[in-house]
Parts: sequence; C-alpha cells; structure tokens
Amino acid sequence: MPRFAANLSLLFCELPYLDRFAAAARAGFEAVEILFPYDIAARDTRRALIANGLQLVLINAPPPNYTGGMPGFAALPGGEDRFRHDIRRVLRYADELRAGLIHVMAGPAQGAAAQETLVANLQWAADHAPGQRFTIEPLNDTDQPGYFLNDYALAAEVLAAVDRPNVGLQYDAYHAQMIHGDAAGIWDRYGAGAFHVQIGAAPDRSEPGRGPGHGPVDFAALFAAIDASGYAGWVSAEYTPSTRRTEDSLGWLT
Ligand SMILES: O=C(O)C(=O)[C@@H](O)CO
Ligand SMILES: [Mg+2]
Repeated sequence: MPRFAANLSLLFCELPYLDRFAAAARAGFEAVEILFPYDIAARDTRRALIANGLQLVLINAPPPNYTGGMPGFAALPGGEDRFRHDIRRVLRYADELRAGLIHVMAGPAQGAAAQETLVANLQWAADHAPGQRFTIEPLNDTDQPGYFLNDYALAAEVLAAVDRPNVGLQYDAYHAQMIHGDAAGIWDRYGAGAFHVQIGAAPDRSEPGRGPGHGPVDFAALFAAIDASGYAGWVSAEYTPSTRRTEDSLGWLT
C-alpha cells in the first residue's frame, strides 16, 4: 500500500486548525499537507507538526488565493514581478515548515502567451531555489472554470518545456477522473516520475470508494498501480469527508 498523508485543509475541518494535527496523528497519519498556511504564524504550524510527530509534505503557492480569490497567477502574462515576490515569501514558509513540495498554481488564463509565462515563471522558481521541489497540477473546469492548467497532456507539455529536475507533476485522482474520465489510465500514461499524488472520489470528491455516492474509480486497483510504478512519495487524502467526523470516513485506509 502507498504511504498516505492527510490534507488538513479538507480533512478534520470539524476541528479548529491547530487541533487537526493531533487528530491526524491519532488517526495514524505520519504526514500532512496544508494548502494555504499563510494566515497562521509559521512557528505555530511548525510547533503543531513537531508536537504530533508529523512531516509536512506540501503547501500551495503563491498566496493568497483560492479562498474566494484568484487560484494562482503563474500563467498570467504581466504577473512576473508579483510571482517572484510571492515565491520568495512561500519559500520562507516552506523553509520554516520543512515543506518538501510547493504546488505552483497557474491561475485563469488561456493561449500561447499564458503557457510561455507559466514555463518561464516555473524556470525562474526552479533556478532561484534549486534545493526546493515544485509541482504543477491540472484542475478540472467545473471546480476551476478558466484555469489554465486543465489537462494532463498540457501539464506534460509544460513540464517538458520547463525541463528542470525540481519541477514535476502533482497527480490528483479526483481531477484526473473529472477531466479525462479515467483516473487509472491517466496515472498509467503520465504517472511516471510524478512528484506527488492526491486522491478523492469523483464526482463528489468524497473519500476513496466505489459505487453509489462515490463514483467509478477502483481505488484498490489504483493504489496497486501506484505501488507497481515504483512511486515512493506520499499519497495525500484530499477529499471532503461524507461523514460528520473525518475519522469515520477513513475505512478506505484499511
Ligand atoms: O484543488 C486541488 O486539487 C488541489 O490540490 C489544490 O492544491 C488546489 O488548491
Ligand atoms: Mg489536488
């Protein structure tokens, strides 16, 4: 079985932010990810991680976005100065929190200029922080209308153009299923070399499971394919629990 991490921006949200760490540890997780930790002093998040023996796998950049704002702007021509400013800021957080991965969000954009901007921004980030690993993730059009990176083939094209060893794919079974209707096929085609994996059922983005209320993805088969591919990173549970308490949604772990 893969090593599973908990996304604390979606899991354990029935608890205040700083209490989610202990809840994740109690549930057996050894690693977590946090999409936007920027409203909280990094030292408080760091303390919660250490107190609960947790590793931080990933944070998102550039902030702030997503909670009502723009979902990133790395692909927006003209936003380069702001991009660099925000990457510098997110690097300070990543450093203090020992976040292994930074997810760079492309934002709403279209066309060749957007693609060139995204590639150039990612190259700048990769060269500016060669010891840091960055990811990009295709997001589906229903959740993120107009988002530039909305397809796995496009992500592969962007990564080939960026051509840096510290920039890689963030595969999310939920988005892969929503975009292409075939989460397993997308893993088989694009999973090799992925830096990070996230999971959630589609279309309802609930806990991994199959059938009524969850959708068609066979997660046991997907986990086997991920293991067989040699992927050694974390597989992060990024879903909205269908149960009131997150721990009651964790049956899929066993
Ligand atoms: O929406 C997702 O899926 C993500 O992984 C997020 O990082 C976007 O904020
Ligand atoms: Mg995701």
